[in-house]
Amino acid sequence: MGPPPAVADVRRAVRHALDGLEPGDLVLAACSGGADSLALAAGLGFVAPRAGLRAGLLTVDHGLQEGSPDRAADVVRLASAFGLDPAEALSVSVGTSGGPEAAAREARYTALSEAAGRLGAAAVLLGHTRDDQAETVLLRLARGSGTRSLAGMPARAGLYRRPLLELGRRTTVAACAALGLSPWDDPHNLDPRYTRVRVRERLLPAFEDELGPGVAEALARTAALCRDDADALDGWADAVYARAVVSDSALSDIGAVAVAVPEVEDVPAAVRRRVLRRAAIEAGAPPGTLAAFHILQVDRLVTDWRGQRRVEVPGGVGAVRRYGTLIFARQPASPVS
Ligand SMILES: Nc1ncnc2c1ncn2[C@@H]1O[C@H](COP(=O)(O)OP(=O)(O)OP(=O)(O)O)[C@@H](O)[C@H]1O
Repeated sequence: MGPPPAVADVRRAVRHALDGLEPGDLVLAACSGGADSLALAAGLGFVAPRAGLRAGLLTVDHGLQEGSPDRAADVVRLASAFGLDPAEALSVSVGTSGGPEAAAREARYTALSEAAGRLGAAAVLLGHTRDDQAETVLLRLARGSGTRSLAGMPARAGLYRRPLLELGRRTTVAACAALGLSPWDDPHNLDPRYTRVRVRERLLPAFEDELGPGVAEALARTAALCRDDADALDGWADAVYARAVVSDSALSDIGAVAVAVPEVEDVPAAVRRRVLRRAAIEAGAPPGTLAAFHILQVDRLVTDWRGQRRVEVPGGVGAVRRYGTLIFARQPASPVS
């Protein structure tokens, strides 16, 4: 008799996510103790030795909740039951910048990346599911995002992989139950002060009630379609960027980027905005805070610049139109002759 269907689904997804790794490589599961990452860790423990890989586990103790060190210790203990070694609990101190959720996430990713580097890991697996993806897409839709952002979380990005992105949370819960595991219920996951909790607990169920089941799958499909579109447009924008950026040592010495307007004014808006976004980032605008509406404003300096010559974007970067050139710089740029 084979394993229960949910356990088989998780194992299959993990096996697929390990494609491309070399025999003997170390793979780490990032595990909070919740159902998603617990099912993931159990799946990795089963699959890795059969794929000739070494596997371990990392759990982060944010120190924000009572009993969190005990929970981290429990997760580490479970790791050995799954055959995961090394298994480490990482304690982090969480700042406050950008709000508690964002600060905890940043501290967590820093700690995971540092530990992965120290242990020589080839990949770190995260337990995001299709439901997380649907919540992300809905949140971003409500903010007016473009296709890249609506593409949601990627299945792979650098060191990180998300094997469960095509499985529903129901599957991870069922897999834990079938394996006799008791996942930890993060009290934050029910706290309606968090936007994501309201999306999960109120909005998505209301969508399903009104529009029928399958909304989470549909949103995840939209994300996948947007990813393909965004990849194609990014490739096009790379080629335009290479032509449009003016090389000028005086500008590059101060970290400024100049874009030749004639090279971008006649390309499709979706491509042009990508070029402008990249120029703003190269000049120092932080990608995470650079929103679609900032780029729309900058775009007006290309398409319709009468009246306005300067637009501010995050990171103290300004875009200034000077005749046929658009200059992105932290300081007000000096005129180009
Ligand atoms: N305390 C933790 N220790 C280790 N890994 C964690 C921890 N918390 C979350 N993770 C990893 O991150 C995944 C996503 O968790 P969660 O949805 O709570 O985080 P998030 O803040 O939404 O993450 P992201 O910033 O990646 O969207 C988990 O499945 C797990 O792999």
